[in-house]
Amino acid sequence: MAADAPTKITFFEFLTPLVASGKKTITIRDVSESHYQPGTQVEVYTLESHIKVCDILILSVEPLAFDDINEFHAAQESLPLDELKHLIQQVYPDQQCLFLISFSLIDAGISSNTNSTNYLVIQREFCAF
Ligand SMILES: CC(=O)Nc1ccn([C@H]2C[C@H](O)[C@@H](CO)O2)c(=O)n1
Repeated sequence: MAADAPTKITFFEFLTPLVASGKKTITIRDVSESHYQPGTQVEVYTLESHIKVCDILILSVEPLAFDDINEFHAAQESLPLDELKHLIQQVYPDQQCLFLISFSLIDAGISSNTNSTNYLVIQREFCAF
Protein backbone atom coordinates (compact mmCIF):
# COMPACT_ATOMS: atom_id res chain seq x y z
CA MET A 1 0.00 0.00 0.00
CA ALA A 2 1.44 3.41 -0.97
CA ALA A 3 2.20 5.54 2.06
CA ASP A 4 1.12 8.71 0.27
CA ALA A 5 -2.30 7.44 -0.84
CA PRO A 6 -5.01 10.02 -0.12
CA THR A 7 -7.18 9.30 2.91
CA LYS A 8 -9.96 11.83 2.20
CA ILE A 9 -12.37 12.44 -0.68
CA THR A 10 -15.01 15.12 -1.15
CA PHE A 11 -18.37 14.88 -2.87
CA PHE A 12 -20.87 17.60 -3.70
CA GLU A 13 -23.14 17.84 -0.69
CA PHE A 14 -26.26 16.84 -2.66
CA LEU A 15 -24.58 13.54 -3.60
CA THR A 16 -23.45 12.53 -0.11
CA PRO A 17 -26.74 10.82 0.93
CA LEU A 18 -26.22 8.46 -2.03
CA VAL A 19 -22.69 7.64 -0.84
CA ALA A 20 -23.71 7.25 2.82
CA SER A 21 -26.60 4.93 1.91
CA GLY A 22 -24.39 2.69 -0.24
CA LYS A 23 -26.39 3.49 -3.41
CA LYS A 24 -23.48 5.27 -5.09
CA THR A 25 -20.54 2.92 -5.52
CA ILE A 26 -18.34 4.72 -8.07
CA THR A 27 -17.08 8.19 -8.77
CA ILE A 28 -15.40 9.48 -11.92
CA ARG A 29 -12.54 11.93 -11.36
CA ASP A 30 -9.68 13.48 -13.27
CA VAL A 31 -6.02 12.53 -12.91
CA SER A 32 -5.51 14.91 -9.96
CA GLU A 33 -7.92 12.74 -7.95
CA SER A 34 -6.86 9.37 -9.30
CA HIS A 35 -4.25 8.46 -6.71
CA TYR A 36 -6.50 6.47 -4.38
CA GLN A 37 -5.16 3.00 -3.61
CA PRO A 38 -7.33 -0.14 -3.69
CA GLY A 39 -7.68 -1.62 -0.22
CA THR A 40 -7.40 1.70 1.61
CA GLN A 41 -10.04 3.29 3.83
CA VAL A 42 -10.97 6.86 2.85
CA GLU A 43 -13.00 9.46 4.74
CA VAL A 44 -15.84 11.11 2.81
CA TYR A 45 -16.51 14.84 3.31
CA THR A 46 -18.94 17.28 1.75
CA LEU A 47 -17.15 19.59 -0.69
CA GLU A 48 -19.03 22.74 0.33
CA SER A 49 -18.96 22.54 4.14
CA HIS A 50 -16.30 19.90 4.79
CA ILE A 51 -18.54 17.81 7.04
CA LYS A 52 -17.54 14.16 7.54
CA VAL A 53 -20.17 11.88 6.04
CA CYS A 54 -18.87 8.30 6.20
CA ASP A 55 -15.93 6.05 5.36
CA ILE A 56 -15.45 4.06 2.16
CA LEU A 57 -13.13 1.28 1.06
CA ILE A 58 -11.42 1.85 -2.31
CA LEU A 59 -11.90 -1.24 -4.50
CA SER A 60 -10.31 -0.19 -7.80
CA VAL A 61 -9.06 2.78 -9.82
CA GLU A 62 -9.02 2.48 -13.61
CA PRO A 63 -8.86 4.80 -16.62
CA LEU A 64 -12.17 5.69 -18.28
CA ALA A 65 -12.71 7.88 -21.34
CA PHE A 66 -15.55 10.39 -21.11
CA ASP A 67 -17.07 8.95 -24.30
CA ASP A 68 -17.19 5.47 -22.71
CA ILE A 69 -19.39 6.53 -19.79
CA ASN A 70 -22.56 4.47 -20.13
CA GLU A 71 -25.77 3.41 -18.40
CA PHE A 72 -23.91 0.89 -16.26
CA HIS A 73 -21.77 3.69 -14.80
CA ALA A 74 -24.87 5.85 -14.32
CA ALA A 75 -26.56 3.07 -12.35
CA GLN A 76 -23.51 2.75 -10.11
CA GLU A 77 -23.48 6.55 -9.66
CA SER A 78 -27.20 6.36 -8.86
CA LEU A 79 -27.77 9.19 -11.37
CA PRO A 80 -29.47 9.39 -14.78
CA LEU A 81 -26.83 9.08 -17.55
CA ASP A 82 -27.51 12.51 -19.08
CA GLU A 83 -27.29 14.16 -15.65
CA LEU A 84 -24.05 12.33 -14.85
CA LYS A 85 -22.40 13.31 -18.15
CA HIS A 86 -23.56 16.92 -17.77
CA LEU A 87 -22.15 17.06 -14.22
CA ILE A 88 -18.80 15.60 -15.30
CA GLN A 89 -18.57 18.04 -18.20
CA GLN A 90 -19.17 20.90 -15.80
CA VAL A 91 -16.55 19.70 -13.30
CA TYR A 92 -13.98 18.55 -15.88
CA PRO A 93 -14.65 20.54 -19.07
CA ASP A 94 -13.11 19.07 -22.26
CA GLN A 95 -11.39 16.22 -20.39
CA GLN A 96 -11.56 12.89 -22.19
CA CYS A 97 -9.13 11.04 -19.88
CA LEU A 98 -10.84 10.32 -16.58
CA PHE A 99 -10.59 7.68 -13.85
CA LEU A 100 -13.25 5.35 -12.52
CA ILE A 101 -12.93 4.88 -8.76
CA SER A 102 -15.00 1.98 -7.35
CA PHE A 103 -15.69 1.82 -3.65
CA SER A 104 -17.87 0.23 -1.00
CA LEU A 105 -19.43 1.84 2.02
CA ILE A 106 -17.88 0.91 5.35
CA ASP A 107 -20.91 0.35 7.54
CA ALA A 108 -20.61 2.56 10.63
CA GLY A 109 -22.86 0.15 12.53
CA ILE A 110 -20.38 -2.66 12.09
CA SER A 111 -17.17 -0.69 12.55
CA SER A 112 -18.25 1.26 15.64
CA ASN A 113 -18.51 -1.50 18.25
CA THR A 114 -16.60 0.78 20.58
CA ASN A 115 -19.40 3.32 20.47
CA SER A 116 -22.01 0.68 21.26
CA THR A 117 -19.96 -0.47 24.23
CA ASN A 118 -19.54 3.10 25.44
CA TYR A 119 -23.29 3.64 25.14
CA LEU A 120 -23.95 0.56 27.28
CA VAL A 121 -21.46 1.71 29.90
CA ILE A 122 -23.15 5.12 30.07
CA GLN A 123 -26.53 3.39 30.46
CA ARG A 124 -25.18 1.35 33.38
CA GLU A 125 -23.85 4.50 35.03
CA PHE A 126 -27.29 6.06 34.72
CA CYS A 127 -28.78 2.94 36.37
CA ALA A 128 -26.38 3.25 39.27
CA PHE A 129 -27.83 6.63 40.26
C1 LIG B 1 -13.41 18.54 -6.34
C2 LIG B 1 -14.27 17.71 -7.22
O1 LIG B 1 -14.05 17.58 -8.39
N1 LIG B 1 -15.30 17.11 -6.64
C3 LIG B 1 -16.21 16.26 -7.21
C4 LIG B 1 -16.12 15.73 -8.47
C5 LIG B 1 -17.11 14.88 -8.88
N2 LIG B 1 -18.13 14.62 -8.06
C6 LIG B 1 -19.20 13.72 -8.43
C7 LIG B 1 -20.07 14.18 -9.54
C8 LIG B 1 -20.57 12.86 -10.13
O2 LIG B 1 -21.57 12.25 -9.40
C9 LIG B 1 -19.40 12.04 -9.92
C10 LIG B 1 -18.54 12.04 -11.09
O3 LIG B 1 -17.96 10.92 -11.01
O4 LIG B 1 -18.66 12.51 -8.83
C11 LIG B 1 -18.20 15.14 -6.82
O5 LIG B 1 -19.15 14.87 -6.06
N3 LIG B 1 -17.23 15.96 -6.41
